[in-house]
Amino acid sequence: MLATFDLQRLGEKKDLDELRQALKDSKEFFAKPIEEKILNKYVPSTNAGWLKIGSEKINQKSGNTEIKEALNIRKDRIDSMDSGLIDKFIQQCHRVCLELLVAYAACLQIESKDGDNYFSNRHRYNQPSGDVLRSLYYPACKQDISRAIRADGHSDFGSITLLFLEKSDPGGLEIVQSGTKDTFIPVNQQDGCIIVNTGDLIEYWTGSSTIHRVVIPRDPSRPRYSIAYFCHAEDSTNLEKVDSKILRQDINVIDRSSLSFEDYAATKLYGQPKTAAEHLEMRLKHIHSHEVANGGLDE
Ligand SMILES: O=C(O)CCC(=O)C(=O)O
Ligand SMILES: [Fe+2]
Repeated sequence: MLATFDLQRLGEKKDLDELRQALKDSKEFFAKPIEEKILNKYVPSTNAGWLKIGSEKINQKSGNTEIKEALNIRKDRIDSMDSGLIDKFIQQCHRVCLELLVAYAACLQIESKDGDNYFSNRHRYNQPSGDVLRSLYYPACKQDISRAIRADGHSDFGSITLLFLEKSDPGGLEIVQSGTKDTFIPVNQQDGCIIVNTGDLIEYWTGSSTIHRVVIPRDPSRPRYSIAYFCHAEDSTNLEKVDSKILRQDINVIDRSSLSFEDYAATKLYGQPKTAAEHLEMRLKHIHSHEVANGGLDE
């Protein structure tokens, strides 16, 4: 599933102002010299900090290089990067995710004592979870480099993702078209909208998630900035299929097992995860496995 929500209509003006400020702050961070950014270097055990180009390979099988930098900030702030504004932004994102999760459970008519709160009861703000706010910067490319991509095809690791883009976004975000296995179509991006993706945890629970990627736009000289809030279930949450009246009737569920995306390969390599925390650990190990193999990932 993928949806877009218009903050201009749903939110308050200050929400939009805060979003623009967050995008501006993020731009300033990436413009800093490497020596400064490295002070907040990515730490694998916390999944927080700054990742330079090439640190991640979201699809280990593809020969593509991902031209992107990222800064991960955790909901629980064990990363100790300081900013009051970020804390507030994270809280707002989490609140939006909870509302979406309630709507999602209601649409699925889940048969459980939790009812429409089935998902939200497993995403309590103060419980340990892998939630991360991630700023992304895709630098301009001088020319169209072969085998380069901004973000390779993938599903996100959590339950749902909120994606925020700049007004001047150069485009490039694509999703797999509903009803197909690997036909990518461009996402219509609009200023002031939140793009919502469903991730791996929703896939475990319902059998479906959004595969997406970011390609280099027609004009590769235009950089791209985005902010993603990856909402995760509480660490101990089980990954069992939900009992849903709607899903029982759904004959359109696509078998993704033949897709070459790394979650399946990773499952074979690391064993079947049983909880949200185990799933995240598996995915993170896998996207950094090329660095470990090269001896490049240090704590
Ligand atoms: O930058 C974007 O638009 C998407 C980023 C993304 O898909 C991700 O970081 O998981
Ligand atoms: Fe993503």
